[in-house]
Order: sequence, then C-alpha cells, then structure tokens
Amino acid sequence: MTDNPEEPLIANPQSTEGDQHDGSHDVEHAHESRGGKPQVSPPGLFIWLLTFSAGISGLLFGYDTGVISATLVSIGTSLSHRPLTSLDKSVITSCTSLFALLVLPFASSLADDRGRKRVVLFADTLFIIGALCQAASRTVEVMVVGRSVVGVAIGAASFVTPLYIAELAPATHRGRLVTMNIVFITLGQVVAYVVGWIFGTYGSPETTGWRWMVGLGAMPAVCQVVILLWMPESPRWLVKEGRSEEAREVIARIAAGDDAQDPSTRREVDAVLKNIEIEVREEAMAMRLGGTGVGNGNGNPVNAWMEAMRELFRVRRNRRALAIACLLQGLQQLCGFNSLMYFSATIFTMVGFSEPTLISLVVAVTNFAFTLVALVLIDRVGRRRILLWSLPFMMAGLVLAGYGFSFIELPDSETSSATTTGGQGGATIILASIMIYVAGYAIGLGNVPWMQSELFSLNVRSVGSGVATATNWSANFVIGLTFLPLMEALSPSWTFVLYAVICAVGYGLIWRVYPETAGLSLEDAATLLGADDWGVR
Ligand SMILES: O[C@H]1[C@H](O)[C@@H](O)[C@H](O)[C@@H](O)[C@H]1O
Repeated sequence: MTDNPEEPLIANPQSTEGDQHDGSHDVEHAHESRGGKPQVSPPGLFIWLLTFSAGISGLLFGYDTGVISATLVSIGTSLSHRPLTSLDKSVITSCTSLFALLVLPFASSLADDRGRKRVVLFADTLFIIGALCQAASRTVEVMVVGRSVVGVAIGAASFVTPLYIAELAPATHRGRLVTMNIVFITLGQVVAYVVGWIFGTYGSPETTGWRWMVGLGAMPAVCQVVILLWMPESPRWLVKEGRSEEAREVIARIAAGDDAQDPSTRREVDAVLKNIEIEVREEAMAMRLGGTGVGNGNGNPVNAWMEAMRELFRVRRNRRALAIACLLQGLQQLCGFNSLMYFSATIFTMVGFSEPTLISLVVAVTNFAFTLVALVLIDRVGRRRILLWSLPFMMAGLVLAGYGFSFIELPDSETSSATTTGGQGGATIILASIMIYVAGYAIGLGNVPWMQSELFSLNVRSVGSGVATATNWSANFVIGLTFLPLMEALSPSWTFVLYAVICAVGYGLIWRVYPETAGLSLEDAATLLGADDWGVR
C-alpha cells in the first residue's frame, strides 16, 4: 500500500478505507454502518483493563524517577552515618539510568524468547526487591544497589510495556492506548513529587520519612503482578511461537466489546489473525532468503537475538525504522526536559522562589495535564503533525526562558545553590516560559517516541525497540550528568538556548524523515518505510 505516493499518509482514524486495498485487511474494530459509512467502536472494557494493568509499569517508572530528588534532600545523615557528598548523590541518581540502559539487550532478547508479559512480571519482581532494598538501606553502597535494581526494572519496563500494549491494541486506538502508558509515567512523577513534599514537610525525614518515599514503590508492583496473572500474552508473539489458536482467543477477547458472536466481529478476528500470520511467514521466509539462518536462532535466544540484530542493520526499511526511532528517543532526552524533572527545585531556588519544591510541582503537573491533552489528540492529529506543531512551542519556551535568565544575576560560581538579586519579572518570565516548554514537550516529544514499536516489522520489533530505548536512556544519562556543569560553563541563558538549537535541528530531521503512522496497522506502518521518500509525503 505504501508504494503509492498519492496515498494520504495521515490515515483517518475514523476510517479504515486506507488500510484495505492491499488485500491484507486492517479491519480491527471498524465496521460499516447502515449508511455505508465506516464506524469505529471504542476500545472495549477488556482492552482498557489490559492497558491499565500494563500501565502500572509506567506509574512505577515515573515514581522511581521522580522520587529521587526529594529523597536526596531528606536522607540527611541516615546513610553511612554522614551527610551525602556530591559524588554520593550523583552515583545514587545516575546508577538508575545506567542500569536501565545495560539491561535492555537482555530484556529485548527475553521478550522475544519468553514473551512480553513475562518481562513485565520480571520487572515487577525487581521493582519490589529494589524498593525494599532502598527502604532498608543503612549505607550508601546498599542504597546504590537498591537504585541499580530499580534501574534494571525501569529499563525492562520502559521497553516492554509500550511494546506489549501496542501489540494488543486495535490499530485505530493504538496511539491513545500507548499514550496511556505515558499518562501513567507522568502521573507517577506527580505522585512522587507530592509524596516527597508531604514526607519532606510533615514526616520525620531523617529517620523514616525518606524510607517510606522509596519503599512505597513496591506497592503498585505487587498490584500489577496480581492483575497481570489474569491477562493474556501478546497475540503477535503467540503467532510467532506457532500458537495461533491462543492468539485467536486473545484477539477475540479484545474484539468482544463489539460482541464476539457477531458475524462481522468473527470476520474481523479472522482477518486480524491472518494479517499477523502472513507477516510472520513473510518475515521467516525473508530471513531464510537473506541467509540469516532459520529465523529463530535454532532455539538459542542469544543466537536469535544476534540474528535479529543483523536483520535490523541489513534491511533498508529496518535501518530506517531504527534511525527514526533513535532520532525521536534521543531528541526526547537531548531537548533537556529531564534536567527540569531532576533539577527544577534547584533552578527555582536559583531564581529566588521561596517554596521551590512546591513550584517545581508545576513542572510535573503541567507535564501530566498536557499528556492528557495528547491522549485526546494523538490518533486524530497524527504523530508527525503533532511533533511539527509542538516543537516550535518548545523552542519558543526555551528561548524565552533564556531571555528570562538574562534578568537574573547569579554569583560567580555555584549555580546550583546560588541566590539571586534579579527582579521578580525575570522569575515570572522563566516560570511562564518553562510551562510553555513543558506543555509543548508533553503534547509531542514526551510521548510520540514511545510509539516506536509501530515503525518496526515483527522480526526486528523487539530488538529495534530495545536499541531505541537504549538511545533514550543514554541521552537521559548524558543530560542528567551535564546540566549543572553546562549552566556553569555556558550560563543558564545559553544552556536553554542550546536546548532550543537541539530542538530546531530535531525539527528539520523529523520534517525530512518521519512519515505519519497514525491509524495504520503495525504491519502497514512497518512497510511504509520501504518507500523511496522514507514514506514522507
Ligand atoms: O515519556 C516520558 C515522560 O515524558 C517523562 O515525563 C520523562 O521523564 C521521561 O524521560 C519520558 O521518557
């Protein structure tokens, strides 16, 4: 379908016409109404339940990344009987991103070998162990071990949850359901900031307050284990494992919101299953012809992973999918958003706000509120368009923040703990511009990169998503490490302008190479990239 350059690339999510002309029907959840007008039924209760249970991983991801800022300022001398040094703080913070990064190759190979759901359960076990380990820690070293275990859990969950949801979701609602995961991440960050503020203000931080903050992370993980035990595996993975009958049952349960006994629903189920089977067969054949072995690594997960990696770089459309996914994930972090997530209290102290932790809640709440807006818009507007619309707001916010900082007079060094002699006007401009920037980020770049799995064809979907997620965590690590030194070396104004320049470069690249994938089936979206113009037209 995608070879036709005249084809509309923003498939109307209210219509399935664009998906049906190649014989492989993408009729998920769409029907002809009496008037002959296609109708899309809302996702059924089951698919919402599934998304909700899978989304708890997002809540844990958000909570554990957000809670560290409050924890660090509450620990006092309760670890190793001494105050934390700057090095302790950096190691405690960054070991999480580092381990999130390191686990990805293993998580993606495990997801292919054992299934998506098992990886989510594996991550939960680690979330629980990591939370308890942190809460019980008496020394900095044990705390670092706890944060690293949580890092492994976050890395595995951040990669497999969007994949699991995308493979279960009907095409017409996929964007919205994957965005639900980001809603949970940003909600987790809001909860972490609120919990941090409550325990920091009203608890006894030096003794137990901070232990509660980190220990509470175990609770959602326990709930998720219980719910997920009743949830099915991804039908696409089941077909790949030769378990088509089980896959049919799952697809039927997903379609049951439309009445499973209805003949048109049964036809839908058959069509969706056939579509997946065709893709799995074609890919196995392509791998054989390409001389990359039998396509399953002869039963050895490491060989299978290596084969999939070779396939990822050998085939043009896979390389392109990878380039786009890594571009978006890298940009999501290099635009500087998480420097606000981790250091907003520091920034607001610097510009002279008296309640910096409360003000920094503005960042988390704006991020959450505009992720909800994205939830409504994403399938209607489309991924490419929403990015091209929101990036200019981010750039404007960053440049304006840079301008606001020019009113603030900082002492010569120590930007992190400085007080300001600047006027109220500068502080207000900075707060308003940061809100514009965060809103733009949450609508586009905060969630679109996580739609990455729809760019890849099935045989490389898991490794491709893994590499792209690794790009995200590497860039996250770099931003966390360089923000404060950059503020000192370049000045706050130029640091924010630098992030604006990165966004501008990203805008150009997205405009050039990122095609619209909204409303397409995962199979069609992956095919789009084979076109000469990268599918952008
Ligand atoms: O999509 C999420 C979300 O935008 C979070 O707020 C951010 O902290 C994460 O780094 C990102 O991956």
